[in-house]
Amino acid sequence: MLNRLQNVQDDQWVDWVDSLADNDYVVIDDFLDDSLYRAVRSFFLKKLGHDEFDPAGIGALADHHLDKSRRGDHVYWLDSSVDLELTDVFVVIRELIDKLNRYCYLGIADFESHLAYYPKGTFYEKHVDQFKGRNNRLISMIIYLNEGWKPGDGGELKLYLGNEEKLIEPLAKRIVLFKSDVLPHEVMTTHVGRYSLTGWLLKNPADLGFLLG
Ligand SMILES: O=C(O)CCC(=O)C(=O)O
Ligand SMILES: [Fe+2]
Repeated sequence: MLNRLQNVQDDQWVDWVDSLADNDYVVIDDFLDDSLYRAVRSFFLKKLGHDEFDPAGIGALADHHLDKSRRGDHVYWLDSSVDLELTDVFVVIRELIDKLNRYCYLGIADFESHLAYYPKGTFYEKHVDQFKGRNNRLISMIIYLNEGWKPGDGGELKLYLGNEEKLIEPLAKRIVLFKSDVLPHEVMTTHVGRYSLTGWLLKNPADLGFLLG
């Protein structure tokens, strides 16, 4: 198989997993190699061009509603049996899951994912990724697709780590993983269109995540 994770040594995985366990998050640069990155980005732009994104919602089940004052992104839910152009990306996500299960004993069973587009001027206010009454999400993962991002473009991910706040730049090919249940975070206002693939690694098989936001 043709992805760069194949060349990652066990020591490196142990470092990443330790960092996730100890700090509640880890940032890995160049997680996607160039060809995978190009594939995801062009798929993204095609779906956006065909108007296949919907405004994202807030909350689970009956609580699900749209609220542009809280989050302004548009999403396209991915389905590995439909979005075959992204098969190599799903393979990489499954490899990541295998490693986390092996080195972190996390017991991840499945994942759900979507593409997210934040138009210029939008944000996602501070929140945690587990909804009340639904705790299937173990780890949140975001892969950024923002070519040429530079300071001043905005759209950083802000993590609230106890008394400290950490700003993460949404750089192309970078992945951020964090514990879904403990880490409040927000997306700062973006001053350019902002592109990402967001996923949640799940304790139990995926169910209706696409309905739940
Ligand atoms: O795109 C990001 O950096 C974070 C997105 C997020 O928090 C979410 O979709 O729940
Ligand atoms: Fe989130």
